[in-house]
Amino acid sequence: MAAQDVSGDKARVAALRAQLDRYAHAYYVQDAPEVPDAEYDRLLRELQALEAAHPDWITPDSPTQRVGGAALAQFPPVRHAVAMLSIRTETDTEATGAEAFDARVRRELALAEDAPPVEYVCEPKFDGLAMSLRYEHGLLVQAATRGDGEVGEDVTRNIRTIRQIPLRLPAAAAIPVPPLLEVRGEVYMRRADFEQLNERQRERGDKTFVNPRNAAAGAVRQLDPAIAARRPLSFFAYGLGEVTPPEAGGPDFGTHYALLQALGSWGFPVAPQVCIAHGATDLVAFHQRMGAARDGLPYDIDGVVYKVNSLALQRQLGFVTREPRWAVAHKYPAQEQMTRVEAIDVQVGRTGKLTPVARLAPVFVGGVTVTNATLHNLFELRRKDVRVGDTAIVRRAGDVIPEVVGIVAPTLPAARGSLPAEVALAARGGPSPQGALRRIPRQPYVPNFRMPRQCPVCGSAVVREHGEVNHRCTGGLFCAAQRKEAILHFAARRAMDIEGLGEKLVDQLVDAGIVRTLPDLYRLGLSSLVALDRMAEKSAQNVLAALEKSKQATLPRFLFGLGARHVGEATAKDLARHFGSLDAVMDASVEALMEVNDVGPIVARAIRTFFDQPHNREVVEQLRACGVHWPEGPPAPRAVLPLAGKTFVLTGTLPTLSREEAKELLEAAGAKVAGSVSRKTDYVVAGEEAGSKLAKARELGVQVLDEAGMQALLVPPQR
Ligand SMILES: NC(=O)c1ccc[n+]([C@@H]2O[C@H](COP(=O)([O-])OP(=O)(O)OC[C@H]3O[C@@H](n4cnc5c(N)ncnc54)[C@H](O)[C@@H]3O)[C@@H](O)[C@H]2O)c1
Ligand SMILES: [Zn+2]
Repeated sequence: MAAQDVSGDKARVAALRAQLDRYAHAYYVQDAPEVPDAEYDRLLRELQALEAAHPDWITPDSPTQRVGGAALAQFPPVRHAVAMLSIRTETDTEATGAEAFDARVRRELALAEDAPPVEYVCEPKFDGLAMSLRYEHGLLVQAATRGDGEVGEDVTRNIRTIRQIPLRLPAAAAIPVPPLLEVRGEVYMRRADFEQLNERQRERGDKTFVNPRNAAAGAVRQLDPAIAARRPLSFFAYGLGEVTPPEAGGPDFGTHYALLQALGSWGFPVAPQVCIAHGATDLVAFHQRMGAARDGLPYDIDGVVYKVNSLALQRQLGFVTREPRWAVAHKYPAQEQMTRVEAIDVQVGRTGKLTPVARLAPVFVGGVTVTNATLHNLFELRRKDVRVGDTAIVRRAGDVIPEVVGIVAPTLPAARGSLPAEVALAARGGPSPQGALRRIPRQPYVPNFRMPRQCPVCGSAVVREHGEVNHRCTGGLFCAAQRKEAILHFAARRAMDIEGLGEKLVDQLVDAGIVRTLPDLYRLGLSSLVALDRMAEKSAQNVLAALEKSKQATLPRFLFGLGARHVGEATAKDLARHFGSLDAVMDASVEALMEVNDVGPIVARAIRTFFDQPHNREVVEQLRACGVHWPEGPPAPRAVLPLAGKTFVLTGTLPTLSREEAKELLEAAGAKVAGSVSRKTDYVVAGEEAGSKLAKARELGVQVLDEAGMQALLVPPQR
């Protein structure tokens, strides 16, 4: 080997170790991975290969020799009586992974060629974090994380909040519970719970979690058990730690399978997929079966685990540094990968929500090739600081649409001889001491993405309501993206009640381009309906009859059917009663709308915006032209508010009411409350320590009231 190569390799080993240490710290200690597992595994394999070529370079602190990460000082340390190890990983997706393992086991057990197949137990490999639960005389006394395998963290208080973990084991079980029992298993978060948690975080504008494993690890290491309790966690048991030995009256299981069954009988959840396999062929079949089931499972698995079933054979096989020889994890394609963000577009959903979507360089993730991933909303995009040209981490798990969960922060130095990183380093003042990794500081956020003001599909105005994170298209009646939803809503039983116009028919009509907007429904002819797939003449006639019948509508049903945001059945009724006619509703100002029962500023503005869209109004006109009609009436008589048209100014401290309460009372009585006194002011309400406003009122001759005087005015005039 040339001297140069050796020194280059040595430098690469050092660089890899530094990088892996940093990633492991972020992953195990901070519960905030910087890169996808696939990337970590790739670098680890590179290091393993280099160390295999130069065994004398291996140090005990190399990432290849260690398990997990350091324990956090915030939790009391727990020394494991039986170390918590890792599992050797096979990444081959073909049969080779299982065959290599089986061959190794047979070789190490020195089995003859014609010896019968080895018996294994197959289990899913849950993607959560390992937990050791210690029971003394049937009571849970301690729960500990794996930590570095030797010393973990005492997280008992948090683990007690997990409902699936028994706090007390049955006293009279068929297999008696040994006086000392350590159960090992995986704490994880179900996908639905994870999605819900992230949805909640998103709505609040809080940081979301990268994946369920991460959310679970974060919850377990919460310092506040109350917060941990709100993060729904689950548990699967898969093994034992320290146990009362058979000599001292403890159980003698014989096989791993029997052990799992005992755990199940004591009340621990055990994976329902667990099964016994004979030889490599069975292992391959299990791998395939679980692979096919993977997307449909309610939780993430990143592979399967094969374990030699006989505990005597397990003892014979023993351990290498960080993993047992009798078990192997056989992985599936990763659910997170890195790829480049080529562009950021906007998609309009069925209900009008605008979603920023990252267009990606094609990447194989979660078993499929992904080219688009959601960024959810503008605020999440900004929080994750995703920009065109970035390397993004994309996650695709189960049926959930692929999403960008974060970006990979640029680090230095990237790889041996990678010029751009070195150039960047030089530009910032040369390499850091010891060649340690440093982050390239990002330019402050320059919004290179903006939400469009007009819907990219229909051109209607885009709005975001106060307190909302989502932007929406307001052209609900016209927008092609919202067509199906608009028609279904219009036809719904509580709206126009058009029987027979269900999801399937709407799909057909819209997909064939026969119906684009609501009025097209009333232009349908028998021939176009009958031409549709699986549409008999009789049912076509029924649909036409239902459409004809729906023309005789009521104003509340029609208003509700238009599907303006926030206009539910009750609001539609209130609007109809208050205004009497559709035109009066369509032309009402925000203020006028707010006079309607239960209509606040957000609802009023949404209605106003909806009818401000020329396309929406056109659709309404066309519907009327098609013969849709309803009885109209005069507007309801306005309730006489005692202070309608009067302007008040509040000053000083009132004896019983706060400023805010007084304002509310006055407004409810129809008054306006202004901030400063002018000639237009009708009354000034003055309390203790009233200052310049009171003086101004006196100067202008405005009537001044105390709180009692104001209260008297709130009572409606007697008739
Ligand atoms: N993204 C990153 O930056 C980063 C950093 C470090 C590690 N990692 C990832 O962590 C993993 C390696 O960590 P590891 O050493 O914890 O190994 P591992 O998670 O791959 O395997 C060992 C663990 O598997 C779990 N397990 C799940 N189901 C099991 C079952 N049925 N039987 C027994 N054990 C079961 C246990 O918790 C056990 O501790 C890799 O996937 C790696 O990519 C990622
Ligand atoms: Zn639109």
